[in-house]
Amino acid sequence: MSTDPELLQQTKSQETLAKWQKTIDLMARVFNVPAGFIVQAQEAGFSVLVANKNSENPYSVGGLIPLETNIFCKKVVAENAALYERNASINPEWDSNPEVSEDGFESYLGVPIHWPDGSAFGTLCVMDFKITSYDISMVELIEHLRDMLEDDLILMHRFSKMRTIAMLDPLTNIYNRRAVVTLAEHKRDIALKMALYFYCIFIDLDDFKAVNDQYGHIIGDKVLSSIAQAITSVSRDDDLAGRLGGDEFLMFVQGPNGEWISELMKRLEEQFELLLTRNALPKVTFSYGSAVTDEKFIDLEQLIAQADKSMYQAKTARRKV
Ligand SMILES: Nc1nc2c(ncn2[C@@H]2O[C@H](COP(=O)(O)OP(=O)(O)OP(=O)(O)O)[C@@H](O)[C@H]2O)c(=O)[nH]1
Repeated sequence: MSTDPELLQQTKSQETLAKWQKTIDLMARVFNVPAGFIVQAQEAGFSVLVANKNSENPYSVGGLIPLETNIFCKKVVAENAALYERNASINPEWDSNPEVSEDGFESYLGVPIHWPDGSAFGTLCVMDFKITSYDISMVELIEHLRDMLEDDLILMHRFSKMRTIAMLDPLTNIYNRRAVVTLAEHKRDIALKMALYFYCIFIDLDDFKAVNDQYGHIIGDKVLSSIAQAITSVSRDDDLAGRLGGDEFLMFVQGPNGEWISELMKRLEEQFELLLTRNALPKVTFSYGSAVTDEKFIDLEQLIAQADKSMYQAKTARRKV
């Protein structure tokens, strides 16, 4: 689940973060401590994801504490176990802990938080400048809050998975029509702001029905997957690609006005041919057409229809040859 930190960047997660903020503020008040945190363990170190709002709390959200720093949370994550330190200044283990030696914390109670797959997410903890003696119900409380945070992570994970499923075409694993058109609107707005041309390229396989009829649907499916793979491999990070349905695909690309679209399609042709040969699939060609948008002509459905028309003309011209 190491890719899941990106979940927290998503819109839905902003609501979760607001809820977590309330939890941490309340937790610090119930424990009557100056500092309460959700700390996230990352590859490069630890960072505060949520901190209670209290003028006595020296640590705020953000920053990165390097992995080698001897902080309490490091031990919780490393040992995947709760830690309760009542009186840290008399324990030599914490002599090099800046939370103790520099900032004067005495008490720490923290529990590990896990991603849905059980890997380390970070810690939930409270810290006090005074020596403490929490009873068992306080430990149970922090564990219970942790369980609730983990439930939120499970929900976020499921939501993200379902959203991905809803956006992808199951056969080719590239965006489906609804997703590619929705995402293209945003790309188009950015392209126009940057005074770039925003192109829609309509790609349609030639005589694909005959491939199905002659070789069967399984081979037909493999050909569709190959064109999707070829489209993905010639796409740059800024480009968008999706399957419109059947044997029709769309690419949305931005750039200067010019000949580069035909060069891009030449590369696509080569890549597609290569994949078909490599996978012992029948030779299949495609036709394409493009349309470009500007400030006056911005409707995406119109743009797609225009690119479709231009593809159809190219296909007809190809047949006459
Ligand atoms: N294997 C497979 N075939 C599909 C899928 N979706 C649509 N098709 C087939 O794709 C074919 C598309 O046929 P047409 O729209 O007539 O296009 P074409 O044969 O490529 O003809 P032109 O576009 O005029 O060159 C149909 O036979 C559909 O049954 C799919 O998911 N898998």
